Amino acid sequence: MSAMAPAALEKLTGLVAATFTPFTTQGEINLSEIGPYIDYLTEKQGINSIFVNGTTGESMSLSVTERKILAEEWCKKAKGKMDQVIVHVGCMSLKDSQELASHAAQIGADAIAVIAPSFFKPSTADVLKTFLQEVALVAPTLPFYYYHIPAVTGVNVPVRDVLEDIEKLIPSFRGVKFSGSDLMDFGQCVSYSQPHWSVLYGMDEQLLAALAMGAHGAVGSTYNYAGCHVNKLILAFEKGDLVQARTIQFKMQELLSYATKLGFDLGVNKQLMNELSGLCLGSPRLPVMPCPHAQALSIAQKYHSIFPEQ
Ligand SMILES: CC(=O)N[C@@H]([C@@H](O)[C@H](O)[C@H](O)CO)[C@@H](O)CC(=O)C(=O)O
Repeated sequence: MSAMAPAALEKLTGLVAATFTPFTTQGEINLSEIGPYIDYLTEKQGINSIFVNGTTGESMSLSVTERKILAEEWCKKAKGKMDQVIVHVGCMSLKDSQELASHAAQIGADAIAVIAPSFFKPSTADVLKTFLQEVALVAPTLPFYYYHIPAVTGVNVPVRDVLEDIEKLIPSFRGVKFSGSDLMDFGQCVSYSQPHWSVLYGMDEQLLAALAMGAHGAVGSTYNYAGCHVNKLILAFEKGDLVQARTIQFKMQELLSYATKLGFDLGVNKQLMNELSGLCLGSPRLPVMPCPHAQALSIAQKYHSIFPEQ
């Protein structure tokens, strides 16, 4: 390994919560909720790693300055409490992504992740890899993850093609956050992955299928409030208790299908988190609309009926 290689962190495994960004009632970022949020995740949900400023964190609706302030606060408050803080630094502009990547290195983030730019979309795996490389180059000591979420970005380059020889371009490459439904592509990523990579799954409703395919862990929004249950799903899977693992996965599916029928989007998800956690994370920022209280309450009631034990 070169002198610039990332420090040997524990391989990222298990559940990672994709955090919501706390806002005040005036719509400004609210740093005072970050400490209690981290305590809630570790103490009530058994979550020890977080993915900040991602989709759930409304990164694309935040300014670069806000993203830096948030990333710094997440890292500061997670110190000594969380295993890893992965800061998503992807932007439409390469320059902004580079600025955030180099900032993440300065503030002691454990890793960075980059989504494909989606206004001007990379047309091939090679173009996408070049974009990712240019970002990774400014933070060569940080483990680097590619963040694939085709339903949001519209960039559907097979991830397996992105992985081909990627360490020649990005020596700090450490894995993928795969938030897509194509389990064949996902399986091929796992099959090609190197022992020091983490291939993480990001569609919470079908995690069990991804575990069967060899997922090393998962990143998702629902682990903010259902991590304690999904941790049991993973444990059951690891023990070979597929009946128990399926029971929990089916409960998560029942919850999400109920929520979807009521119109589940990021605004609803955030309000559900407020209801279930007691934290004050506020409403989302436009263009995501706030959720009517009754809607989130109904989903929270469904959650409690599905998971009466908590
Ligand atoms: C489109 C979307 O928001 N997907 C979520 C899922 O956790 C999703 O909320 C869940 O599977 C329910 O549909 C994550 O993949 C997003 C994520 O990890 C992130 O916020 O970066």
